[in-house]
Amino acid sequence: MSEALRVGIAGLGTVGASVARVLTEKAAELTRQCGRPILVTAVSARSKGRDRGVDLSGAVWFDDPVEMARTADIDVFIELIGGDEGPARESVRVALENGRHVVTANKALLAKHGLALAGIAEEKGVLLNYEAAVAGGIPVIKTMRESMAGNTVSRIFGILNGTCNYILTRMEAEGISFQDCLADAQRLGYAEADPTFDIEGNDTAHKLSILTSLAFGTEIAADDIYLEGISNITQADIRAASDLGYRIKLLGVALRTESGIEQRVHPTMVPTASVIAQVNGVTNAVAIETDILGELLLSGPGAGGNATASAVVGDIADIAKSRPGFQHGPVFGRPVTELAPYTRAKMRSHEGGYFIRLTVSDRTGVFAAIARRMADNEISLESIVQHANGHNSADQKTVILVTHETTEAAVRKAVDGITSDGHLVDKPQVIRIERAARTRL
Ligand SMILES: NC(=O)C1=CN([C@@H]2O[C@H](COP(=O)(O)OP(=O)(O)OC[C@H]3O[C@@H](n4cnc5c(N)ncnc54)[C@H](O)[C@@H]3O)[C@@H](O)[C@H]2O)C=CC1
Ligand SMILES: N[C@@H](CC=O)C(=O)O
Ligand code: NA
Repeated sequence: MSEALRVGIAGLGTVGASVARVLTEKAAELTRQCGRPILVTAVSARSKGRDRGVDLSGAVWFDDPVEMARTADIDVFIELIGGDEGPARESVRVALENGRHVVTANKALLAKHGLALAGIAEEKGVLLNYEAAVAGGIPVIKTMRESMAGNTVSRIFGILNGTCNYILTRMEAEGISFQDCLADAQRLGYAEADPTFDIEGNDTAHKLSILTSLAFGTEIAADDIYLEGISNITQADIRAASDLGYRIKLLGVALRTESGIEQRVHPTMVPTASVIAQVNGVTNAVAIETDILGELLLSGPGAGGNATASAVVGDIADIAKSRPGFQHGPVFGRPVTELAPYTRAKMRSHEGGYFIRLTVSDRTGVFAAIARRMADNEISLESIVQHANGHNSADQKTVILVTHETTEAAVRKAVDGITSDGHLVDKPQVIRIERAARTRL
């Protein structure tokens, strides 16, 4: 039997404690699979005394994860603290600089500093594994990095945030309020430490930026993502979507266009009968379209302790199975120096269908004025409905428009025009539609 692989876990919260439990409970099975034991020899967290349902008394305790990364007797540093700066960033950097392999679930860190950290890992000849960082337990990183060589990706999209999908699913199925659903997602360990990262779409954007780099061989460009979260989605939107044969999902989408790569994160209406609409609760899904493989859909648990620990432990086991002298593959599928600069496609050129919900004064001529603004911008309408049961008070009405394929620029101009006409009594709601023809899955 070879020497044990010594690991140090920094962060013992939802994910870290689950990883420690799995490594302990599945020790015998992992030893058989890897040909050597995996031992937790060091740990670091904020609170030493907390009961985490696992005996960690054999591991050396560090108050400071950076100190652990620098001095602990470990082969692998496992970063499960979170955050794109502070101790997470510094401890990962120090671990790599000191020639230790790193496993992390931290997509915020990779989205911001992934290229620099990958550069250190590649220079030092160590692994930086991050399967848990995108779509939790779904093995999407390995699939893209190892099993799809030679494929040219045209589009990748998916449901990448368990918290948002859980909220939208329960709001629709049970009519529960946004805030109550979010509180449950936090209680279940799905949400980020700061849940605004979930509900405002940042977490999906972090994950999408990593997938985009793997898909198109480009540098990570998280700041270039068009971003809208779900915090302004109401029961009225969900009901209107349902009446029209759609379901609202927070999608991350990246595709190659003539002008560059389009990356966007926003609530999206997808046909109720489409496969992506059936992905409910904390489940995530990633759809990849390529020239050789065709269409691939991966779906599974996207957040929570066990689902995430499954991916982290898989990454650790890969390191345990690797042998000295084994040439480690590049972190983002090709060497950092070979990643192409990212060129951003203009969001205003985006083409698609749109759902527009307007709350207007109940006056003669408003309906006609709205229709005229649409026509002026050459937007062809699939439907325009004045909702009898949608009015907020006697002098207000709800008008719902569904467009045929048009451009983002045209819709923004039309909505700006309607706003300046002075008929709106509330902020207009605009939700993009991915129709069956554009969502073949
Ligand atoms: N919860 C989930 O479902 C998933 C989480 N992730 C990622 O995994 C990471 C950890 O997430 P959670 O376990 O949910 O977070 P958490 O908030 O439950 O745990 C964070 C841990 O880090 C420790 N910590 C914070 N600051 C520290 C410091 N200065 N020194 C030492 N320890 C410190 C805390 O004591 C705690 O044990 C984050 O990067 C998150 O984005 C990724 C996929 C899924
Ligand atoms: N907060 C994230 C956790 C996993 O990445 C989510 O809800 O998906
Ligand atoms: Na994953």
